[in-house]
Amino acid sequence: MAVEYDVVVIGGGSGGLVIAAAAAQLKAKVALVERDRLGGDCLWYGCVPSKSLIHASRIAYEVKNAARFGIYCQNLEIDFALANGHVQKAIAAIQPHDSPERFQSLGVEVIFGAGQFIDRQTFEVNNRQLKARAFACATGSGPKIPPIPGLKAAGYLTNEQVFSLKQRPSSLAVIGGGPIGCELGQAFSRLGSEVTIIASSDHLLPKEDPEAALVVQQQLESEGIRVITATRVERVEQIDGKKHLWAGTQKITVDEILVAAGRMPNVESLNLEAAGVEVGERGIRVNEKLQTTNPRIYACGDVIGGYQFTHVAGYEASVVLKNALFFPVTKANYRVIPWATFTDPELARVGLTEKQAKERYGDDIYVLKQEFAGVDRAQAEAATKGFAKIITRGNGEILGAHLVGASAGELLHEIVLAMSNNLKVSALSGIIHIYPTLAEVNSKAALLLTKQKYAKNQKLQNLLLRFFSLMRTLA
Ligand SMILES: Cc1cc2nc3c(=O)[nH]c(=O)nc-3n(C[C@H](O)[C@H](O)[C@H](O)COP(=O)(O)OP(=O)(O)OC[C@H]3O[C@@H](n4cnc5c(N)ncnc54)[C@H](O)[C@@H]3O)c2cc1C
Ligand SMILES: NC(=O)c1ccc[n+]([C@@H]2O[C@H](COP(=O)([O-])OP(=O)(O)OC[C@H]3O[C@@H](n4cnc5c(N)ncnc54)[C@H](O)[C@@H]3O)[C@@H](O)[C@H]2O)c1
Repeated sequence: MAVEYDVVVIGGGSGGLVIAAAAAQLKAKVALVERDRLGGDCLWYGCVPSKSLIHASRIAYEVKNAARFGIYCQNLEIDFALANGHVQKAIAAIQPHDSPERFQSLGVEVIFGAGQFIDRQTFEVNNRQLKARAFACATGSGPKIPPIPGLKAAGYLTNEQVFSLKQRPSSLAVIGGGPIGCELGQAFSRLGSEVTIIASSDHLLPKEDPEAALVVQQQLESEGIRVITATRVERVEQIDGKKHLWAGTQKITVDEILVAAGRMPNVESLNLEAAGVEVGERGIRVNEKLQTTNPRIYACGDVIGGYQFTHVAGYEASVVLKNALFFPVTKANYRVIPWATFTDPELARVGLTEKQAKERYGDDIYVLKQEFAGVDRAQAEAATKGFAKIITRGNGEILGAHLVGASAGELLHEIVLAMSNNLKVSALSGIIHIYPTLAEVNSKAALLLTKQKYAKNQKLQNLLLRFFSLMRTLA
């Protein structure tokens, strides 16, 4: 039976928009179904607003701490509404790229409405039945709300409300010490809120290299943020307009609570059962080709519960695009996935941690660690906190890298390029880096493999000793 569409995309966020735009430009017949606004979490409640608020808060911090450079700013005043105004301006500037008009002009049929599957090949929305050669589910995720007694009654914010606040909360408790908790906790603290972060893990940012995460944690604490780790909030109560949180032996009293305790896949209203699509604990189950348990239906982005980043949703969308429109032969390759947490200092990572590398390669690993303090540009900018840690095998193969420090998210990319192209770590030390730049942290770290190997190689050292002594006698 002939169908109307080549692909019906469900969800117009980071993943879905890539599929819809590219498929239409390839001349496929595409419908894009969105229940809310095009742009997804990243534009409205995620990357864009958080990075904009972080920028405003960083300026507040720099101004407040400028005295160390002999620059004095008395009576620092922060207009929270204006700082948040910058957030809204950034969203407004980016939004046209994700607008329905742009997608319609590309040839995408944009349908607003929350639909559902009614059988294995039909998606129903606004009383229309859409049949397609393939479907792509890119419905993203929403905040996971832990079942803490009293939390719902007391009220709380998530990433979906926090960027619309008109007034700064004087005090804020953040439940969760992952990237959202750390990025927003630091931003609100720098904009003048008294912040407490309560994390169930032993240290903040538990998915990161522990030593790198500690640098971020120490910075947050040094700025006056109260960090409570290895603790869960057990109960919340609202009394006289204040919210009280009981966590372990502590009682925390605040004006507002921000829940940043992980994500839940948006699958509830799709009636996936009718389409034969299975959902696991983390999200929609997919194979390496990103096909669900119904091979006509693909899924990508946060809803599959893998690496929950905009750039990964975009990458997965490109895999779905090829498989859904042409022949399903392309497999997603997660060997080199970078990401960064945009705290100050930033923490960026690609590849394996030291622990994972040891588990996989035993003693054949080298840890090349270069402090930012040893980089002249970092000294010039008083940005000496942090380090670059590159993990390699003895043959120079790069297994992973963890950068914590100024602009770490930018600096990681040359290592990402090297890893993606199977270049050895010597490729990083072998190219000339501009002096003085922060990027020298990478070349200096890379050079440590040669230095460490040389330090271990007594035979070579003795040989060179004899060689130079001979050369001096012959001169
Ligand atoms: C506070 C915060 C900060 C972040 N910062 C970063 C960052 O700096 N860098 C980074 O890489 N990632 C960041 N992320 C993660 C990033 O936002 C997500 O990984 C990314 O948006 C996932 O893209 P997606 O396409 O899977 O989902 P989304 O972009 O969220 O798109 C899903 C779309 O589907 C729609 N939808 C849902 N259900 C239905 C339905 N039933 N029918 C129709 N439409 C539906 C939604 O309305 C939405 O438009 C951040 C996330 C948060 C919460
Ligand atoms: N810069 C970025 O790229 C960026 C920024 C923000 C978010 N994100 C994405 O969004 C995802 C979600 O971020 P997140 O910070 O919500 O989730 P997360 O899952 O990474 O971290 C949540 C943390 O909350 C803790 N937690 C859970 N329940 C708790 C409780 N009851 N009490 C105390 N702590 C509790 C967990 O131990 C966990 O460490 C991230 O994993 C990431 O993929 C990316």
